[in-house]
Amino acid sequence: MFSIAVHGDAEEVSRAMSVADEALANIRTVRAFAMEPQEGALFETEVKKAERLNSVLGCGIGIFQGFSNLFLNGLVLGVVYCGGYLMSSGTLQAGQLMSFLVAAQSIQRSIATMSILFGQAVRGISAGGRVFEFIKLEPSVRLSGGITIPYHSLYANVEFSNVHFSYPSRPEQKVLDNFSLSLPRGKVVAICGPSGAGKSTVAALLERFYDLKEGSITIDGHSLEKLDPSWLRGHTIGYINQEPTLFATSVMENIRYGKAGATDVEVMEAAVTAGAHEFISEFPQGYQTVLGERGVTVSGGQKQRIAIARAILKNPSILILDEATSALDAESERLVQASLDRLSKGNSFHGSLDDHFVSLYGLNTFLFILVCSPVKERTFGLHL
Ligand SMILES: Nc1ncnc2c1ncn2[C@@H]1O[C@H](COP(=O)(O)OP(=O)(O)OP(=O)(O)O)[C@@H](O)[C@H]1O
Repeated sequence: MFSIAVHGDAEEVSRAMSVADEALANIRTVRAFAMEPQEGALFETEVKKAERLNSVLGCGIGIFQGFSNLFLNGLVLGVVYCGGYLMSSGTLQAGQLMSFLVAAQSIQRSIATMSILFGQAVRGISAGGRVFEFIKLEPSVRLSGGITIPYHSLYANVEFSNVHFSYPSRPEQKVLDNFSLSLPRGKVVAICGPSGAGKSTVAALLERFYDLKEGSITIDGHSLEKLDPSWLRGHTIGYINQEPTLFATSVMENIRYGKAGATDVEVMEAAVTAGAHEFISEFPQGYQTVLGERGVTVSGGQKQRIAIARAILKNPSILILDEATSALDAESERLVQASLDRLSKGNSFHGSLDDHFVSLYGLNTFLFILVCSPVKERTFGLHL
């Protein structure tokens, strides 16, 4: 009963907090749809559930402490009563009774402290239960460990073979069904298709955010599962997703996220290449401007340019742009298109390894994967 209340309470509190967190993170959408009362009501419902469970928990602790206090005080009272009776019959001296009383009170105080400690422990477990649940969680895909391909021998040939994939949270929906695809080195590959077709899923699988149950993905013949994920994500693959995430720190640090230890000059060079330098310089604090939580203080297009600058700084061997230019204006997109045109003309690479570098943004990128909608497919004129 206690255990149910403790776990239920922790879950309800976390549910109420996630409702509040979601509403605050999407405050503009809430405002735009005048949903403040509904969000408030939803939060209140969740808080009430947590309050009810908290009351059960509080009552449980109260009853336990009440009974234990009753028992302990009864113990002292029993000593006084029995001692008084024995004194009246002359069997016990007053001094002896006092000794008994002092000993009984010491026991009473010790056990009372344990009872208070028990109450505090229950409250602590309730508050920290969720934290411990997350601490105990083992990632299904380990974060590091495995083989790495030395840079000089990395060819970046990617192969998807007979991949079947469903998201763990929705196992009944087959997102990829016997999917095979060869992404040869030195190519600009556009993965285009209707919304929900599974384009971003292909990118997520290449980043090894999920493991496969059927089929295989290889880079230069090495199964993704044998490769070191930290090498893969940290050095080899650059991924800019549809909604790039920025952190509530300075623009400088947000771009430097692509390469820890990059100098300010390197960061600025990357920003210039990504077409972000101009608007960053117009901010009153320039590169030291602190972006709000999740980058709320910059526009969608500015966010994307900062994310592109971050990827440029990382200089990955395989670069995936998952509709990463969707929020750019026509002029900026034209510049990206020009780079892609250059690439698509010269994407058959021969000769020494050095000649194989794809020169988009001046990167040493071997393979460039562009995830796009059918509209963009026409714009870029690129096909699988
Ligand atoms: N984390 C997830 N858990 C469960 N299902 C998901 C998850 N992410 C995506 N899906 C589902 O997988 C399918 C493919 O999604 P995906 O994001 O790969 O599509 P997409 O082709 O990139 O679409 P879009 O062009 O709209 O971004 C969709 O039906 C989607 O609902």
